[in-house]
Amino acid sequence: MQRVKAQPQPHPQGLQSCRAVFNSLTDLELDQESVADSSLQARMVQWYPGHIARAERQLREQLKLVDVVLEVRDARIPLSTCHPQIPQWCGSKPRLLVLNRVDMISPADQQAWANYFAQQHLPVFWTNGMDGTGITKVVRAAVSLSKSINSKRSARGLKPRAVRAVAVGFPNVGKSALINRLVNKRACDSAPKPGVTRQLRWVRIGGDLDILDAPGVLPMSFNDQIAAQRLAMCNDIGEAAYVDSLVAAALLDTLVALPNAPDIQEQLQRRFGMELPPEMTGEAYVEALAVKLFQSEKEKAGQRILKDFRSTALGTLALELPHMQPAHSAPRQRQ
Ligand SMILES: Nc1nc2c(ncn2[C@@H]2O[C@H](COP(=O)(O)OP(=O)(O)OP(=O)(O)O)[C@@H](O)[C@H]2O)c(=O)[nH]1
Repeated sequence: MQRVKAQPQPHPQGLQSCRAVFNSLTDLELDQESVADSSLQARMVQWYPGHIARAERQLREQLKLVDVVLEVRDARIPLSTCHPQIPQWCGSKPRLLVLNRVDMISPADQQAWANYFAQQHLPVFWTNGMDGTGITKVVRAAVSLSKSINSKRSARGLKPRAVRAVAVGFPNVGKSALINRLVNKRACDSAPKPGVTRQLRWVRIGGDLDILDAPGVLPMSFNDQIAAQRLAMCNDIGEAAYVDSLVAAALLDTLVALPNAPDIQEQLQRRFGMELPPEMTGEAYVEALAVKLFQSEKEKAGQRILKDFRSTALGTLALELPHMQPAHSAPRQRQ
């Protein structure tokens, strides 16, 4: 199958423009000509299971009851995991931006994003849902943001109550894991695949804070296939939505074009005994790897590449950096 290169697209430059990542629902009709093209269809990443639609409706109801929103994103792809409707759902409620999976990116990537968000005057909380790093700071900020609630309540003669927060974000970004670390037990279902949390669930964190764990939310359709593919690369979207070998091929093309992955060839050589030379596409690499190690089974080769990336065996890497050209549109050096 011939490779259909993603067209260069304007890269979202920040939080305000993150709406550009996913268009509004009215813009989401798939182009009929594109749909008729079966090879392109195979590459389209779309996923909107019924439980997410239900959860989104319930979440919007529950949002009326919360004092503060913890917007959790994947630190490897902070722009692609920016849900365009969250600001609208939250209205004027305070919102804290939590970049989880900080252990999966390099300190240099983290610094680049920290500088970027500082320039935007946006406070960011870096967390690791596996070991709990950074979570206490989020709780302190949430509780202090909501202090005024209890002063207003006491002025009205009401008893103080716990602050109510909600963790919202794309599937598999680590919302439940963060809550479990806070309570030091498995209060919420958490597993390494998207769509595990199916029900909204309140969890009490000490006496000061209640957090609502919500199922991951997604735009109903992805108009920006570069963002959608990055979600697939990072396992932030159901695997039924994509073909592993194609996403792995796109991942390889992305990795070799990244400015923050200078030793990627070394890593590929170490893991698979093969570099990805400039004249070779990611797709050709997956095919060659399949022949070399997987009895020509391309899907198995793709799954191995994705697994290695997702477990950081290929290095700790952000796939998005501030002001970076879209990875797929960046022309690769050719000999
Ligand atoms: N390496 C790493 N893994 C993490 C981190 N946070 C969560 N995980 C793992 O990622 C997987 C997904 O985490 P969940 O907490 O289930 O994600 P979720 O956002 O609640 O997912 P949904 O149920 O789909 O909404 C789990 O296997 C976690 O152990 C992190 O900071 N670093």
